[in-house]
Amino acid sequence: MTDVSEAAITADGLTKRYGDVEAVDGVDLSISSGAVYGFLGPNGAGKTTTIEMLATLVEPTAGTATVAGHPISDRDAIKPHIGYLPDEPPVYDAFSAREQLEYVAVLRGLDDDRAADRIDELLARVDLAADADRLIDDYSQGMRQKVGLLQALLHDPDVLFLDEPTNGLDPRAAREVVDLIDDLATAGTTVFLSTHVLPVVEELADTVGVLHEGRIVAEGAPAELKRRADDGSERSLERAFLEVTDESGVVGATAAPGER
Ligand SMILES: Nc1ncnc2c1ncn2[C@@H]1O[C@H](COP(=O)(O)OP(=O)(O)OP(=O)(O)O)[C@@H](O)[C@H]1O
Repeated sequence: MTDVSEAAITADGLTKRYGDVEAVDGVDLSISSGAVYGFLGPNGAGKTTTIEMLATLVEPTAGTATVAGHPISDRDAIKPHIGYLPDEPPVYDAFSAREQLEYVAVLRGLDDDRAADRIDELLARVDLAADADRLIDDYSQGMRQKVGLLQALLHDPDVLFLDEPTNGLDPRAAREVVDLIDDLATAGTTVFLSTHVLPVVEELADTVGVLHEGRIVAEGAPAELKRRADDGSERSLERAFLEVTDESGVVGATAAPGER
């Protein structure tokens, strides 16, 4: 059994079926408070569905989970403790970034003055201060993504679920976001980070879980996963990922680009 008191996120046999599709198939998790958990997996592996269940947006077909010490069946108890950046950030095109964040601050019941200061600070942090009063409709995808991230962390949640946070970001913007996530983790936020960008996982994650066809097929520290795909030479996380999610089932059958 998992010790819920020390874990920010636990899951026990978490399962979601959509008709005949087993989107998530018996996932177990135990993620310590303050850890960054890198969640990897091929397209369609069930990552978003797992996050949606943990963020109390989708009900599991079977299994249980807790987030911030509360069962995911208790949405009202969990909601104040979590932030969620979905793969398509829910922002209103007719708002400016500042208005969007002020709106979320009201929904979250944040104190007006403190929220205004925090909004200014966060906008500056991701280089959006100069564009803060332009309509989101005129924003690039990367700028929208940044607003989505800021609204997910505005209330300083204990647990942050991020689905592809660097999606659409240029290298400089991606660096700002990665550094921001790193700072949040250093300050004690638990981060559940789903991404296809392996260097980001390698830089940020304490533990990596690889989901394949709804099941966790490998889990461990990034260095440990790299060692597991080992033949005695230095191997990349990409190689480990390709091996544990290899459709052929033959370990070592898939080479990283440039290795053939
Ligand atoms: N609302 C839904 N109705 C029916 N099937 C769904 C639904 N949501 C997800 N699925 C199916 O569940 C499986 C897992 O999807 P999910 O979006 O969780 O994967 P993912 O790992 O996040 O993929 P990606 O990396 O492409 O975003 C897929 O086969 C998908 O088609």
